[in-house]
Amino acid sequence: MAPATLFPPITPDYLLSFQFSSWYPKFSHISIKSTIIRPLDQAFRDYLDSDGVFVPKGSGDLLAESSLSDDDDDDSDDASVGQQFAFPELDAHIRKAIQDYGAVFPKLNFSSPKDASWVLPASSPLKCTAPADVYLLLKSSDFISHDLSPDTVFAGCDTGIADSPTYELELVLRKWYPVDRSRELRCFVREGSLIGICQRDTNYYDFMNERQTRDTITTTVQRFWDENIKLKWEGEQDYTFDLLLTRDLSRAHILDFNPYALRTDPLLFTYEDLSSLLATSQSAPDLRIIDSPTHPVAARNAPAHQHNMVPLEALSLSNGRGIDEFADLWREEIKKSMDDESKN
Ligand SMILES: Nc1ncnc2c1ncn2[C@@H]1O[C@H](COP(=O)(O)OP(=O)(O)OP(=O)(O)O)[C@@H](O)[C@H]1O
Repeated sequence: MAPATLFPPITPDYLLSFQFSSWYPKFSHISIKSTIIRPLDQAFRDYLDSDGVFVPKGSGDLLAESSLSDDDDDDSDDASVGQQFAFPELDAHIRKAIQDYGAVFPKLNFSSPKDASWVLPASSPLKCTAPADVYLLLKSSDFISHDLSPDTVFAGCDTGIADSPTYELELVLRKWYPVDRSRELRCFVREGSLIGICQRDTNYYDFMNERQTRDTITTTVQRFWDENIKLKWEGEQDYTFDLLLTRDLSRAHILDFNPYALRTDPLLFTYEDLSSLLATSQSAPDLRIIDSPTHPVAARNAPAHQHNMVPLEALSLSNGRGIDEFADLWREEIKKSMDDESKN
């Protein structure tokens, strides 16, 4: 048999099979409860595309703790203000999801604003309890800009994107959980075989390095994939998926699917490693765990995304402050600009 190429052919249809609304309906029973809002108005895209970080009128309090109420907001006359955005319908959808789930974790078709997790308190990353929190995260994130246009979504496709399928932006609101990152895994499937599993977080965890834990993880993931994913995944047989294991490591929930493509971080593997694993066709998937606190990846990445990705625009405000103090200031600045606008 000819050796597999590093990547399968990447086409627009292939990429679209990984957008949230493509896979979630089939796997919702073994994933996190989520609401998909689609279609979205062009104005919402314009808002995300617009410069600066501000929240739409009427979207409520940042972290539900500022003194600015929706009523105060609505009293203002926006005619004199330059570009104003207000999404009362979308706000209502978001409030409903927050009511149903307690709090939400936002995403677009593919990407979450995880690079902006610093704007909300570190104790509950990406936890939104008001529409304004959702908007603030999306506006403070660089990662989500990938999802805004078909040009970036389909960039790097092997086939031309001239006749690519319609791409429609979606907002996904997932029930927020205090996810224990030590139990998150990324798994790799190539040509219909589960070939690799690795820790998703890049910190060292003692318990993950016990022999028995490692065996349990491999067995659980293999069984979970066999029983719940292998025959149900209808797209091409090259994909990656992210799992969150239960506390006792005996079961799992699906967090996400991603393309088997350069844009998906292979974390503790390289795509060359994965190709070699496929070529040697082992009976069990290879499991990679950070095996020491001085592992080069653990040392390089601590803490991953959490508190080290601040946009330049925000950096000018930071002036050497601690990140929590700085995030408070950032929210305060945005609130102030909302106050100023409502006075205009
Ligand atoms: N419902 C949730 N509640 C709280 N935290 C979550 C939730 N879903 C995901 N997370 C956390 O956010 C991180 C990023 O989530 P997710 O995989 O959905 O984002 P992504 O942008 O698709 O990431 P990647 O680009 O690495 O695939 C996860 O690793 C997890 O720690």
